[in-house]
Amino acid sequence: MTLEMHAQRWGDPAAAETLPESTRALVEAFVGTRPTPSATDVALPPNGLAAEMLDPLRAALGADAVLTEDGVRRLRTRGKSTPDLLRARAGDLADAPDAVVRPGSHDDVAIVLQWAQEHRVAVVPFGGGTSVTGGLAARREGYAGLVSLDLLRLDALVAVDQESRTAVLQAGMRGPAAEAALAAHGLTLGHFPQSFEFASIGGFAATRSSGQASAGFGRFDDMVVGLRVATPAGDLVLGSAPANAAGPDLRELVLGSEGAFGVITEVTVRVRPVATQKAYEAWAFADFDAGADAMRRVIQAGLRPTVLRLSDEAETMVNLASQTAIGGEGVAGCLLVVGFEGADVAGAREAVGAVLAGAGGTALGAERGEAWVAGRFHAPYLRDSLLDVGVLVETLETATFWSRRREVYDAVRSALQASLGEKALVLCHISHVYETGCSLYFTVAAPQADDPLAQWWAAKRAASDAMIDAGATITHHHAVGTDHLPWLAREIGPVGVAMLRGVKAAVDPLLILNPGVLIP
Ligand SMILES: Cc1cc2nc3c(=O)[nH]c(=O)nc-3n(C[C@H](O)[C@H](O)[C@H](O)COP(=O)(O)OP(=O)(O)OC[C@H]3O[C@@H](n4cnc5c(N)ncnc54)[C@H](O)[C@@H]3O)c2cc1C
Repeated sequence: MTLEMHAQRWGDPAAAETLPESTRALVEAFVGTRPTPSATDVALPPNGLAAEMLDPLRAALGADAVLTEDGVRRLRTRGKSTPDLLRARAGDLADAPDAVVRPGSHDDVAIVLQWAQEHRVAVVPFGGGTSVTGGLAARREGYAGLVSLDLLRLDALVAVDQESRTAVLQAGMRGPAAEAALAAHGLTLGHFPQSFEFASIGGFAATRSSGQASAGFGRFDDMVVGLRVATPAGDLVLGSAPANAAGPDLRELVLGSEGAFGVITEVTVRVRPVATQKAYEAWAFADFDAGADAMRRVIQAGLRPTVLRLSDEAETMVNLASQTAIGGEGVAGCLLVVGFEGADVAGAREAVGAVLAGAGGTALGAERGEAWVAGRFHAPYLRDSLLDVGVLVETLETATFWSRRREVYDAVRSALQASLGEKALVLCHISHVYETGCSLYFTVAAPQADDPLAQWWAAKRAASDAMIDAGATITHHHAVGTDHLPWLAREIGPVGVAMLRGVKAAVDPLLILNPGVLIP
């Protein structure tokens, strides 16, 4: 059975924790704390869809596949951004779907889309529910109702082609289930975003996700070979060859389409043999510029360590302070974690190490690299513990070219600090690198104001304006959702907007899919 996340927090409800004492002391020193409990026993808005309207769906999919119980609707309300959590904690469930529909096949999905067109019902595809950009909070005005199209029953490994190194995965498979099924064939996908434990294969494709091992394995969109999609206008099956010149690559229109163009039901992915060797290590650099320059040199030398993750001075300070080794080893500056997986880890370490040392890095050994691996899925639980004590924590991200990295970093950092005030901690890391540039991923922690939502939106607006003004992207891997929509038109221009609207009109003429998400 699929593990359900806590309705008001991240992750496994059994793993919810209070703020660890060591972290509490640190937070007291920098930000301050005060109890901010969540609302309990919150009633949902009534289901607005008449029972007769759902009868045809029950008849076609089975009664178990159409659910209107409050408990299920609550778990399909919005995603897991900090604003989503703040609303859930405050008892605001206004975006709850009227019903949750669980198709068991591609054909079931097609039936739901036809039904939704006939009855003018908005449909929100739901993968793992880990969206951080409001991608699951579609607009419902103008519709007879809104259903969450929950893909959790589409959870099978459909086929493996060992010779071509591809596998076909159903869209609702969560990260761990997909890795376990592939491991039984000696294979791995190698996509490990921080949301890995709950996010789904279809969600990765629909948002163009990028995982922690992107330096070596690439982004999720790089791994996609083929797609099966149910659209309101009919089926779309793409990817009949590893590459082709048959016009523009329509797979690119589906990747990142956030449920607005169709429902992805199967994804064919590139896979690779499970690594026989793994090693993680850390390096220190004098400052963020020196560390970023070293990463650039590694990647431009054609080297591909599996993980490359550089924290700026502030994030390095917080990471080290939260471990037992506070200042113990005299590490100043910035911490770089490097991971290697494959058949010749020793050779890769030597080659990458030579570049890092040549760029002024100091090798720190394995301990901190391994500590990062051990704790890499833990931070989202800590966010909840911090929200419990009145600390606003949220992340945002962008990407730019190497030559503009410093300018974009300074602009976004200053915008966040100015908006959130002097007591706010603004941290940054680089963990996705390309020959031409990199992403910048910011985390903020600030004392919660009386209206933390308004406080965050003001900071988010300032940071987003700074990104676009500096010529960077509004998102490197979190996607557009509803939250980034105001900036998308500035990034892609009026012709880009017209192209998106044209595709939408072709595949979803009655605009039932995810209204208000992605399309300006
Ligand atoms: C704590 C945390 C850490 C995160 N870390 C990362 C990270 O390291 N890297 C990263 O890239 N992202 C990260 N994210 C963001 C999020 O996990 C990704 O966007 C992920 O790809 C979403 O997958 P999902 O299955 O949860 O999709 P959902 O949240 O269910 O949906 C996301 C969007 O895609 C649509 N959608 C979902 N499934 C389908 C489908 N089958 N067909 C069509 N549309 C669909 C939805 O309607 C929605 O608009 C993180 C989020 C959280 C909360």
